[in-house]
Amino acid sequence: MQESIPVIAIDGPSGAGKGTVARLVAEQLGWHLLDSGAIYRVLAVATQHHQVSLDDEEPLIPMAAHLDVQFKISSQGESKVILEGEDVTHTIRTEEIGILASKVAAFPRVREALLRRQRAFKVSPGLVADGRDMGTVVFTSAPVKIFLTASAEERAQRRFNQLKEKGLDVKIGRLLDDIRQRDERDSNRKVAPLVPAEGALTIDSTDLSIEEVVNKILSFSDGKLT
Ligand SMILES: Nc1ncnc2c1ncn2[C@@H]1O[C@H](COP(=O)(O)OP(=O)(O)O)[C@@H](O)[C@H]1O
Ligand SMILES: Nc1ccn([C@@H]2O[C@H](COP(=O)(O)OP(=O)(O)O)[C@@H](O)[C@H]2O)c(=O)n1
Repeated sequence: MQESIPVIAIDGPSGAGKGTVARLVAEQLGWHLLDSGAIYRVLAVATQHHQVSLDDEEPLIPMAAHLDVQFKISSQGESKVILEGEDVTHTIRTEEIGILASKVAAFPRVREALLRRQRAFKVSPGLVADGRDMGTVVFTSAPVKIFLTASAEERAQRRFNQLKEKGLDVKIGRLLDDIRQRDERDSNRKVAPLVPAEGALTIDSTDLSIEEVVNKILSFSDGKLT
C-alpha cells in the first residue's frame, strides 16, 4: 500500500529555496515533510563528534546505517534535530557542515545506507521531500517532481541573509564560492548527481517570491495528483 502514497519531490542546488517551499507545500496539503539534506548534515556532525576522517568510505557506512537521529517538533512547534540525544538543530545549518555533508554524500555506499531511512518518511496521506536525488533515486515513482533552482548569486544572497539572521558571521564572497563548490561536487559525483528528474518541472526562482514558487508547485501538482 505504501506504493500508492503520493510524493512531491523537490530537488535543486543549495540556497534555491527547497526547504522553505517544501515546508509550506506540506503545510498546505497536510502532508509529511522530509528534509533529506538534514540527514546528510547530521551524519557530517557525527563524523566530527566521533573524529572519523572523510578520506575512507568504510567507517562511514555503519555510522550512516545506525545514525541515531531524531526529528522532533518542540512544544513551541519548532522543528528540532537530535543526534545521539544532543540538540544539533543549529549546528547542522552552518555552511561548514554543508560542505562536510556534501563530501560525505559523495560516497555511494553511504548513500545506500541512508536510503531505507529516507523512504520510511513516505507515510499517508503524502510526503513532500526535498534534497538532491528525491526524484531521481529515492522516490522515483513520485507523481510530482520539481527541480528548483536560482542564479548562484541569488542563492548566495539568500543563504547570506538566512545565516546572518541566525547571528552567524558570514561573508557573501565566501558563501558564493562555497555554493559554487557544492554545486560542482553535487552535480558531478558519480552516484545520485544533482540533475533534473525525467518529467520534472524546472522552476527558476531567481526573480520569483516564495509565494509564487509555492503556487507554481501546487498548481503543477493539482494536475498530477489523482
Ligand atoms: N523565492 C525566494 N525568494 C527569496 N528568498 C527565498 C526564496 N526561497 C527561499 N528563500 C529564502 O532563502 C533562504 C534559503 O532557503 P532554503 O529553503 O534554506 O534553501 P535550500 O533548502 O534550497 O538550501 C531562506 O532564508 C529562505 O527564506
Ligand atoms: N538528498 C540529498 C540531500 C543533500 N545532499 C548533500 O547534503 C548537502 C547538504 O544538503 P542541504 O539540502 O541541507 O543543503 P542546502 O541545499 O540546504 O544548502 C548537499 O550539498 C548535498 O551534497 C545529498 O547529497 N542528497
